[in-house]
Amino acid sequence: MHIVTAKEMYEVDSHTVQSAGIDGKILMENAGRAVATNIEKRVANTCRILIFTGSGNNGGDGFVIARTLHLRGYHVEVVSLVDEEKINGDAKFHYDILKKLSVPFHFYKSENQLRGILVHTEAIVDCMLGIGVKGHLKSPYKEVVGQLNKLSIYKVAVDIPTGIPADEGVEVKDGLYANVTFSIQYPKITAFLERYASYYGEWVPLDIGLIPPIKPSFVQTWGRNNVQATLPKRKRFAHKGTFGKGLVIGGSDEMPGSVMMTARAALRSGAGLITIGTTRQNIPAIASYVPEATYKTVDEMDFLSDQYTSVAVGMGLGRTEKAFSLIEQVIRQVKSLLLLDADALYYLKQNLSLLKEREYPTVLTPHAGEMARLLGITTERLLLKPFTYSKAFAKEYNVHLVLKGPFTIITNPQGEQFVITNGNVGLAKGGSGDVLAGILLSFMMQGACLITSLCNGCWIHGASADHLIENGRYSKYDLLATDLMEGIGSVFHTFS
Ligand SMILES: NC(=O)C1=CN([C@@H]2O[C@H](COP(=O)(O)OP(=O)(O)OC[C@H]3O[C@@H](n4cnc5c(N)ncnc54)[C@H](O)[C@@H]3O)[C@@H](O)[C@H]2O)[C@H](O)CC1
Ligand SMILES: [K+]
Repeated sequence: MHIVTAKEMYEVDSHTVQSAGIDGKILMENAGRAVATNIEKRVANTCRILIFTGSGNNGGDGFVIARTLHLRGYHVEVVSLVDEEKINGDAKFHYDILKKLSVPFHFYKSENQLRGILVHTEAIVDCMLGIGVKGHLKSPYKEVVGQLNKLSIYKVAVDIPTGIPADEGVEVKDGLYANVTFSIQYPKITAFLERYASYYGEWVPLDIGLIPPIKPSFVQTWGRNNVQATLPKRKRFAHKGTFGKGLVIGGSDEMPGSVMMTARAALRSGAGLITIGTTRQNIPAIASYVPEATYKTVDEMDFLSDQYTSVAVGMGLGRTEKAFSLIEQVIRQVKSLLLLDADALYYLKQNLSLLKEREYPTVLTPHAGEMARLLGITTERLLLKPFTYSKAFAKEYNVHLVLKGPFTIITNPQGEQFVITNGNVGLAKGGSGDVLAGILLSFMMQGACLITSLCNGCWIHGASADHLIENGRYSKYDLLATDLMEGIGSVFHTFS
């Protein structure tokens, strides 16, 4: 599914109106009706609904919703935050129709007046502002949003919760906290930012018949259907070599665990052969957890000479001079797909130019803190516009970037972007990144298209955590990274 900025949304709108010739009033009718139909599924027709409208087309959607719900037997009332003369364009067209019906209509005057109107209200619909919002909310929007946020009644936002910008990079203080947001055609970028996602509540895209340009280059979500369509198939006559030969380099005497989890997760997610490159002292401990792997000690000078389909480096490697020189050697010498994680990302900060020298694809898997450090900015700044920073970085350094978080953003060197929305807070624990690195390595070994492999790997990782919790196997408190191995199998099972 596509995700859009305000500019992209207005472009689709004008393409639909100007090139395809569909009148804006029809689009507004479609939007209002689609929202009304979905409100019917959630709010009983015995409920009193108050619809708040503003000066723009978001308000116009509200007039259509009011008419539709009224005609379907709901008790609806409308509160306009602007005077009649400020309502114009397509919104005015629908306002004039609404006026002919017996729907109680109020023009907002004061907090007291609104308190009176709200007395018997059981649900509100927010059509005050949509993607046309600029900067901080002005009066009376700010006051009304503040008053509504204090109420615990059911709140439906149309397109975007009032006050929240469509685009990343904008800092605002006030916004309506909705229970559900019905996004007109496409969800907007801020629904995927940690900072703003909670204002949206649940988000549901509603098709209103917009016609996008031929090949839109929008960000897309990656979900179960995408995985289903692209998951590498296991052919009956395949052998272990069919599924690639992978190398995981990591682990130190102090941190043996990470590399174990990466290797095991890779094998659990379909890798054919995995070799672990680690310190000699680590091998006996790791081998008891991953007996399926083969081992090399990183002190042997020629351990990189074998050909591997894909290599992952960095987990639990440490930040010693010896570890750094090993990482450099790997980045320079590995002639296949290479994934850099954890301590390899730490090393990269001072050595980013090495990435530009690589002739084979490179994947970086930072979390927000690691990415901010690579960019030399604060995490807060990164999280204000993670899509923009990711795209610029991936293009500049010619890498595939997996920016891990509650919304994982995957970007390729051409700037194509996908976002993964599954997973849960149980993953916020040491080791879950190591498991992800293993799943990604495995998919890199098996898949043809790299960005598809990365998207599938991230989705399987999140789905494993969701599966374990939804089925009561673990909770968001006690879930451990090693438990994910069990989840991976269960998720694969749902595709067979
Ligand atoms: N094809 C489509 O995309 C469709 C979208 N629809 C709906 O239309 C809105 C976008 O409409 P637009 O008129 O461009 O913007 P808004 O309704 O969000 O309001 C603009 C309005 O708000 C005032 N304003 C701006 N910033 C502030 C502020 N900080 N405080 C107070 N007031 C502010 C500004 O002066 C303008 O008057 C979209 O979201 C959809 O809901 C169509 O209905 C269907 C087709
Ligand atoms: K709104």
